Amino acid sequence: MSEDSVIRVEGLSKTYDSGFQALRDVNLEIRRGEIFALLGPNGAGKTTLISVICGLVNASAGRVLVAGHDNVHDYRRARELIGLVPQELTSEAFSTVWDTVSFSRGLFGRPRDPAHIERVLKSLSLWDKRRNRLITLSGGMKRRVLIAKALAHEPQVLFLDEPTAGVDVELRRDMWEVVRGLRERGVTIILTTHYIEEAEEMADRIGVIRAGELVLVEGKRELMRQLGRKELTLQLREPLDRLPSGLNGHRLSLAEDGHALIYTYDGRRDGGDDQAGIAELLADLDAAGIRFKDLHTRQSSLEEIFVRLVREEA
Ligand SMILES: Nc1ncnc2c1ncn2[C@@H]1O[C@H](COP(=O)(O)OP(=O)(O)OP(=O)(O)O)[C@@H](O)[C@H]1O
Repeated sequence: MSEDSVIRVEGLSKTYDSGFQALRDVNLEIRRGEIFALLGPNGAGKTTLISVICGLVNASAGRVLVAGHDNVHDYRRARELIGLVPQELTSEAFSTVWDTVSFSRGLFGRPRDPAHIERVLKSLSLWDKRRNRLITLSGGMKRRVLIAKALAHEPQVLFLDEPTAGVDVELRRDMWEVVRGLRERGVTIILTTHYIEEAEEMADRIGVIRAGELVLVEGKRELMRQLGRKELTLQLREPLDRLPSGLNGHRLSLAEDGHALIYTYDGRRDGGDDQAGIAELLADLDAAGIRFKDLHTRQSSLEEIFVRLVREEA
């Protein structure tokens, strides 16, 4: 296990009692201090994977090491290094924020430490609410309580299962701030999400899971650079009926009823800037007498990359 890795998943498979295989030979290493986003369509196996890592579901094959501790043979040690933020609060509606969070710490056999609970509540802007009963809190505050509970026993790694499922845009951005703040304080974060935007915004690395297989693990920037395509759009002065034959050698298409030309190029070429290709294209346009009034480029979003990836793998 390399020094900067905090979780190591080796050859993990899971077949449920129903006979359904939810994970197939998953290998993964999570680095200390990173935000890792696990992306995948519904039913891909995201929750199963984090449940196995957290020791809530038994693996059928393979093993998980948490800071070197096997999560089956050395369960207690492995489990206390992990905090898990589930999707919803289950019970405790009538407990106060303070009691709920303090109780979670006790569950891990950690000695009382009011100063730590205070720090956690303050870092999540819950301090003013500490005497409130959970039932009186807004949805956003309840999500913060879930995080506070998971941090009460001072874990090194925090798993967030769909942290922003079903919340409004404002609250989502708010949660992202909270998660970034945690990372700054040295907590390693693993989150599962349906929202590509969330991974694009937050993650250092991204894992894509599809039908129980981890089909890709890559740094976010790398992923976008390698798989991203760029598009150059030229707004034409005069519309065209069809592409002039002199331009056939370029990856061009007509758009906006002939008012725009779109040139697509590969993010990989020339470090992402296809200078030579663009220069040639502009020269050929000039030769064909095509004038344009505006041009702009855009890079494919992680969402486009993801959709393509899941489709290509299918
Ligand atoms: N206890 C179980 N018994 C049998 N099958 C299960 C069980 N739990 C999950 N599954 C199946 O395993 C597959 C993966 O489920 P999982 O919840 O891990 O997916 P997910 O990627 O988290 O999906 P979602 O994004 O919808 O939460 C699904 O097909 C699900 O129906």
